[in-house]
Amino acid sequence: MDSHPPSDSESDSDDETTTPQTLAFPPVTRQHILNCSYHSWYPKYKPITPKSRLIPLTSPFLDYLRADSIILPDDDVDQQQQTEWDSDSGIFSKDEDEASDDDDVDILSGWHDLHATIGATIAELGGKVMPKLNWSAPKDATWMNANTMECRTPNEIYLLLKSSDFVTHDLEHAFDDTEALAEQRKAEDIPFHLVLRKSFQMNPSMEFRCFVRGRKLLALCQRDLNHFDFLAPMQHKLSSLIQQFFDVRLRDSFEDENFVFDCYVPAPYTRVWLVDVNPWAPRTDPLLFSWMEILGIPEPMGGGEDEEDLSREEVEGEFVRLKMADPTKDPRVAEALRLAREDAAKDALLDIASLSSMSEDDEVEEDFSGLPELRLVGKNDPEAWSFNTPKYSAHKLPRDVVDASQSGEGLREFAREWEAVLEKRRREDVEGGSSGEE
Ligand SMILES: Nc1ncnc2c1ncn2[C@@H]1O[C@H](COP(=O)(O)OP(=O)(O)OP(=O)(O)O)[C@@H](O)[C@H]1O
Ligand SMILES: [Mg+2]
Repeated sequence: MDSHPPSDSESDSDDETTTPQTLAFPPVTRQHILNCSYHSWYPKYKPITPKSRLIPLTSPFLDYLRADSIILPDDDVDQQQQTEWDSDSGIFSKDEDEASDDDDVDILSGWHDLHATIGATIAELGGKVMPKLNWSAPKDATWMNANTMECRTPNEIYLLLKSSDFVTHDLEHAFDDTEALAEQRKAEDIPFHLVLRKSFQMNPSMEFRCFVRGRKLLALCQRDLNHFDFLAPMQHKLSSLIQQFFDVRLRDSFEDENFVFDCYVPAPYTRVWLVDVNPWAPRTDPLLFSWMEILGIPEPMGGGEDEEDLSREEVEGEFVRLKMADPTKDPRVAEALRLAREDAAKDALLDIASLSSMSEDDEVEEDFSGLPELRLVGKNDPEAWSFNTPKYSAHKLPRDVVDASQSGEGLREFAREWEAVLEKRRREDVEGGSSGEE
């Protein structure tokens, strides 16, 4: 779930001096929020979702996640790292007393089995996973983990989850802003799950957020806020592909009429994966749109029976085939893709400029009328100026802590260091508060 602070576009919409209207959302129900939880939709959409595992969470683990302190359980690997690293005189040096304090406490009390299951699941998924809770991934806490959400050990997962405000939102505020009565908003009834997704190299330019109202795909946009030259010539083909995917896979089967889904189009751009489902609510970031704009989009035409039957014929195996010409059949595109693939390091920034030479004839042959708008980041859009800078600047931290997080010196030591910073801040807050200073 998007638990970020309101996006700029939302704040703009709230500003009554510039935008006099109010956001006309239908009431957000508790059930809608639950329907968007990974554990609710994943079983149904498993064949079209990247490989994931759901681990039900127990109260002792949830208590651990909710606790302020960031103490990580000991494990053999970390113990080894600690021993190796203690021989240096780095910033994580700790004295004997400190060590024995931590080691006396059984952090895993009540969730030894869960810890083991998490470790085994990481191994089952190939050793690298992307974690999230029911709605949110810890995207705001990646500085804790060498700037990635990819985790190889349970401790890396705990550190990310415990450091993320987005995850805290799942734990404490999932039903905020719903029409549920106060007593129905309690988190106790939520079947919390840890979602572990097998990590794979995703090309950020091919991730899209799609807005569905009244079971119609209204509009879609890039998820990554960088400009990619090669997307514009593919724009219609992509929205047609995603429209077909939606018609066949989601339109009639998702519980609610209104929702926002995220999808991924892997090369060679003939199929679509479902990545996430988000609530039709202000808490979901509309990215390149504003909610005001989306709520104002008129009902699109189409979506009749014939169209549905046609689309269903296109289902092949576990994904939807592109009905139109495969862009990779164009030798120039194929060559660009081959070159791009040769250098895996370039994957995330595929500069397949020759895609822009995709034949104009394709555009003429195919009828793209009636497709929803796929909005892209333009070359000169302000969004594109933040190329490669951290997105969640609110979470910027002292330099030494960030360096420590990336040093690979051992997570438990890093957690201790971070704990010390938090403690210092708490003390300063108390002192500042008692002296009446800001
Ligand atoms: N299996 C995977 N392998 C690699 N990266 C992944 C995988 N699944 C998701 N990601 C990356 O993680 C990002 C965040 O995932 P996800 O959309 O589930 O988080 P979220 O918290 O729901 O985000 P939002 O708040 O925008 O809805 C995705 O945009 C994608 O870049
Ligand atoms: Mg989401």
